[in-house]
Amino acid sequence: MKWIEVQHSGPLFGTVCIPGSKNSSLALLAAACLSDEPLILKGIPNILDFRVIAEIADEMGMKIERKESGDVWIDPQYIHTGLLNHCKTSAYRASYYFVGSLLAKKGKVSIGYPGGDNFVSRPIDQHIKALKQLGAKFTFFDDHYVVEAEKLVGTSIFFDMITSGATINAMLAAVLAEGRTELLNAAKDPEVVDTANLLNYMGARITGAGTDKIKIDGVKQLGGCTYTAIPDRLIAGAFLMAAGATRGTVTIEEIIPEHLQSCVLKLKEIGMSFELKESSITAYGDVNIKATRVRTGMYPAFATDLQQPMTSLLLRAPGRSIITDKVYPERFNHISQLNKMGAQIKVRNGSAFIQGAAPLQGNYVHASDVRAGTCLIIAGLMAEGLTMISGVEHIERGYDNVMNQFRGLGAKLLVHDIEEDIEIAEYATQAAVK
Ligand SMILES: CC(=O)N[C@H]1[C@@H](OP(=O)(O)OP(=O)(O)OC[C@H]2O[C@@H](n3ccc(=O)[nH]c3=O)[C@H](O)[C@@H]2O)O[C@H](CO)[C@@H](O)[C@@H]1O
Ligand SMILES: C=C(OP(=O)(O)O)C(=O)O
Repeated sequence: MKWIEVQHSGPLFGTVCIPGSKNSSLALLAAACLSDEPLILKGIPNILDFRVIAEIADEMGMKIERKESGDVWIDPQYIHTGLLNHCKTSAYRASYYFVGSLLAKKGKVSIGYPGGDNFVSRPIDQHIKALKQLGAKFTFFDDHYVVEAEKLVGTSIFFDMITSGATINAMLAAVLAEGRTELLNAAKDPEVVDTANLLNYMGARITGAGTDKIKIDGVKQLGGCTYTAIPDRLIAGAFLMAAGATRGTVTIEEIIPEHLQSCVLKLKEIGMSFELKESSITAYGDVNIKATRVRTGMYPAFATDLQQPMTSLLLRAPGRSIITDKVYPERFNHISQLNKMGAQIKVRNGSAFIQGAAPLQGNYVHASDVRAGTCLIIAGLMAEGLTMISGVEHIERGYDNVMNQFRGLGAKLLVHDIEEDIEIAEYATQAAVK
């Protein structure tokens, strides 16, 4: 079992190169199944979810190899089955993308229910609705579900709410479907656009990605290409917030600034300043931070995946801040952990009410999901004394090399493997779950 030890660190200074997007990569790797030729994906982070996908791919006959350059070479020509290991496909959230892509290719998919971060309720009804409208039939079992389609036929699908996952999944299923599919009330997330771009490079005919109306004209087959995933806007945003939380100056490089617009504008509102260039942003955090109101929403609104590091930053702001998560109203597992460190936050009806400027003291805390991890690292940098964070496996699901990146900015942060010291492990586990 691994633990992260964080010490109060003073201002972070320096530059971080932002890796490829986790959420895009998960969709791109599934999209690759649709090709009849090998392809190369660049910028795929070497995270835990990627390694699980590589195992699933291996079992279905799709070769995935990470080259020394970091590029991922994929050969989907020998996929022999859509019947996937239920346990492995339940180990992360976005395994549902294999339903869209393999249904189009193999006609039948058997797969475990989606895992990933658990925010109480993460339904997939819109995925089911969209795929059914394209011609799929679902059968549900205790630990898995089976989806079958003799033929997928294009149609108009109206999503009841904006969902990036279901928009991407429907797109994956529709690219080889007969005729035209229209996705209405579609998500506009950069990850949707990234997936559409890759599919178009492979020979698909998708227009309108990035708007709420996507048109897909089915093609007979898709081929190989070389494609680079977009940078991770969520990791990028967390580093901007870390600059503010520690009064530091941090430059994030190799990013697409437009993807961070709502984040940067909110951080400006609370007093931070920025220098924006074509592919970098410098955040200046040595300022007084003002309390504010944040409401998360689907892109281009403030991302739900950024509300956790934002909460840590707002601990610095005197007065009362309110963060309302409109996307996942119960996504507040990190709050009890921050309160163990001295934060004064109450959660009520989908909102966190933060009484800022309370002194923070290090403690044993648990990261219950990937973004809670960055939130607690940032809080640990601000707190007096030592913060010990468990749940590192959640952080590893989404971040490749994040500890080194923080260290490169001057953060005092160590990773322990506590297998080596059972006594500390037992004490720390008990302390973290209290
Ligand atoms: C792997 C991945 O890309 N994960 C991201 C993706 O998750 P995920 O794809 O699961 O999230 P969605 O965009 O689909 O969800 C958006 C909203 O729609 C709801 N909904 C979604 C699907 C559905 O069938 N029914 C339904 O009600 C969800 O409960 C949520 O309120 O987008 C989330 C919202 O930006 C991010 O927090 C996750 O990091
Ligand atoms: C919620 C997240 O991931 P997933 O959807 O993979 O659980 C996340 O990346 O913050």
